Amino acid sequence: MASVALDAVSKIYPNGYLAVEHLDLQVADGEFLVLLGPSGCGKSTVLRMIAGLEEVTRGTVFLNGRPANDLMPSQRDIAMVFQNGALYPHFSVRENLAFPLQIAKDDHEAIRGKVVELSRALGIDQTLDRKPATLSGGQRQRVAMGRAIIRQPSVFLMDEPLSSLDTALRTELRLEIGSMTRELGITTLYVTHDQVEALTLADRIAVLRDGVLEDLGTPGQIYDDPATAFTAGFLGTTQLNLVVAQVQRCADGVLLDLGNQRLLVPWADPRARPLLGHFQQQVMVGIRVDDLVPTDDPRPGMFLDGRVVTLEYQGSSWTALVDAGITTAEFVPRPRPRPRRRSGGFFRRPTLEDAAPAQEHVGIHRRSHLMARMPSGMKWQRSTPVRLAVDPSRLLFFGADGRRVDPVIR
Ligand SMILES: Nc1ncnc2c1ncn2[C@@H]1O[C@H](COP(=O)(O)OP(=O)(O)OP(=O)(O)O)[C@@H](O)[C@H]1O
Repeated sequence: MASVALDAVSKIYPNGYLAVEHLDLQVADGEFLVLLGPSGCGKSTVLRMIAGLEEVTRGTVFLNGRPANDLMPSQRDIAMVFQNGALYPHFSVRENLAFPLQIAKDDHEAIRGKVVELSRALGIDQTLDRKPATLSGGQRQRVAMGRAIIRQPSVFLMDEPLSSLDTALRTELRLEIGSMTRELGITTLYVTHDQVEALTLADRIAVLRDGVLEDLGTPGQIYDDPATAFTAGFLGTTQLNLVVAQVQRCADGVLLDLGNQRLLVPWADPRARPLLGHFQQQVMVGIRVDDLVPTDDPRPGMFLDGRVVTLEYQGSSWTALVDAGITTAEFVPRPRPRPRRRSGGFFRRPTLEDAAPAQEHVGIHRRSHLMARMPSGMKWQRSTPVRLAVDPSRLLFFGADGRRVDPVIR
């Protein structure tokens, strides 16, 4: 068994920066969990605390059910691969791969056998006698991964291992990482800010934002049923339209009043009742770009009218910015704690109480444009009036705090 658990883990760096806040996370034996989030959200900090490279300020890291905060990195049976997997430059590939086993004082013949077997699995068996400087970036990263897993660690931590590679190599190595870790059944935590890597590799994805766990679920749950507006926006290949609406009601269902236009969520939609809990309040409505396409449908409440402002050719379709005269929503980041000074002028060791209270997603409003998908076969021009179909069952509804108004099932 090789499980990892974080119980209310926080990290405050000595300068007072709260990088991770009260994080609860359980990674099951053999699971592949991806930590996903924008740059600076604390992903690497989480990984480094699990590896024992960074002290835990508060809370407990458990490895195989045992508290591990006080264990040295070497006592944790964990292997880690970084963005630029560092190799010993004066060692050959063979010596680099063999090194962890030599340290563990494995039998000489067994080491030879394992090195050859693993190098074949990683497609680097032709490079065994070369020095790292003569390898391509992809080959070097394969050697780094091989060196990390040759000891068969119980936990494998990967920190953006593909980010320095070109697109073709990333795809190739991503597929190999997926099949290799699953074949070996190694519990893996993988850090990335690339949603494609997260969706393709993960058993489950943990979305981090400003050091706080924003969402946790399978790739399908995170993509189709995001718990927050931030997750919905981060996971879309194109920007998510977020519009501000006031909740009203009529005989047919809940009316979403966008100012100059209205959308209808019929009573038959299970989200109509939870929406009504926000009666006469503002909610944010998430509309994916691919769900906003031209239509002739005249049914009221099922479309938005606007005018094309800008067009971008995408090959199979156009992406258009459409001015529908409605208000879109954006988020401002949470306020971050500042380092504080003591009267003596030294930094004092900060505590969680020093951190400013986390302010939930604050919506700021601006008048802006909707992004829509237009079929490439038609002639679109700037200023063309356009009617965009809106399927209410495809809409996502978020309260002012950015959380879904309807229950999210995980
Ligand atoms: N030693 C440190 N002292 C102070 N602040 C730090 C330290 N290390 C990291 N930070 C800050 O903590 C925050 C989280 O950093 P971390 O490296 O964990 O983020 P990340 O999500 O992995 O980002 P990236 O994807 O850019 O690597 C960042 O704002 C970073 O500047």
